[in-house]
Amino acid sequence: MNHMFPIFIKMSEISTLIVGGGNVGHEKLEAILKNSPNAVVSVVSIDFGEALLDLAKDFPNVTLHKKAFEFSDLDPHHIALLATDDYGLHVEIQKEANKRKMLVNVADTPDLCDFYLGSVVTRGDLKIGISTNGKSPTLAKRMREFLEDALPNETQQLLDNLRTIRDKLKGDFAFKVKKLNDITQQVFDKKE
Ligand SMILES: C[C@@]1(CC(=O)O)c2cc3[nH]c(cc4nc(cc5[nH]c(cc(n2)[C@H]1CCC(=O)O)[C@@](C)(CC(=O)O)[C@@H]5CCC(=O)O)C(CC(=O)O)=C4CCC(=O)O)c(CCC(=O)O)c3CC(=O)O
Ligand SMILES: NC(=O)C1=CN([C@@H]2O[C@H](COP(=O)(O)OP(=O)(O)OC[C@H]3O[C@@H](n4cnc5c(N)ncnc54)[C@H](O)[C@@H]3O)[C@@H](O)[C@H]2O)C=CC1
Repeated sequence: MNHMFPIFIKMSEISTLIVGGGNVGHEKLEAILKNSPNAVVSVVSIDFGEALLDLAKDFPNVTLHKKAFEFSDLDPHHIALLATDDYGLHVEIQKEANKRKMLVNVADTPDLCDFYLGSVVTRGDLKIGISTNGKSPTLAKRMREFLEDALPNETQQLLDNLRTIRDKLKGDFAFKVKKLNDITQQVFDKKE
């Protein structure tokens, strides 16, 4: 069984640190910005790869610090993603960050991670996060592709309509719950 608890984070409300600006640092930054273009992210790295430089230049909320990592770099941040090529450094940073009660993701080292990234299916306001408990990221990717194909194109319209109905419904909470359940039941019945 997968014991992880998925939450959806407002990345503009917290501050994120990425250590290492090579290929993996780029992949992590891309995954964050694809979902949360408003994310507040600092990247600390001795060197930056072209891909990361190219991506970061369009995001004023992403700041790059060209330097070797020091513990004080953790100070302003809530979560950290470690993506250097130095495993020993990752172990040290992870320990210090956990002392500070920060949550950490360590590239290539699931045992040191407090959280994993997942595959993400998005249709407008609908977002589905997928985890395989670290067993097979490739299956997570395939599940994403499968669900992307399977989701109806009208998903956003359905959500907009339901929001309008939700705002207009009068009555107590129990009545609204029943009404919204009835309406959505009809939508899904029609599909069968
Ligand atoms: C534990 C976790 C921690 C974390 O990274 O947060 C982790 C760990 C590792 N990934 C590895 C490899 C690959 N990762 C991918 C892809 C993705 N990996 C992602 C998440 C996660 N990867 C977390 C678990 C998620 C879950 O529970 O399923 C996704 C979902 C999200 C994202 O990264 O944005 C994204 C798909 C996004 C999408 O397309 O939808 C591919 C496939 C590809 O790129 O085509 C490969 C190569 C093939 C293979 O190995 O499967 C390795 C071995 C490295 C090595 O061998 O050296 C480790 C380390 C290990 O397992 O020890
Ligand atoms: N590239 C990939 O797709 C994969 C990489 N990995 C592993 O992930 C790790 C990172 O890989 P890449 O991103 O490709 O490496 P990379 O060499 O492209 O990037 C590492 C980055 O870390 C920075 N760095 C190193 N020491 C630092 C320090 N003390 N302070 C600040 N920055 C520092 C470097 O300047 C560099 O930008 C490696 O251990 C690699 O074996 C694993 C699977 C796939």
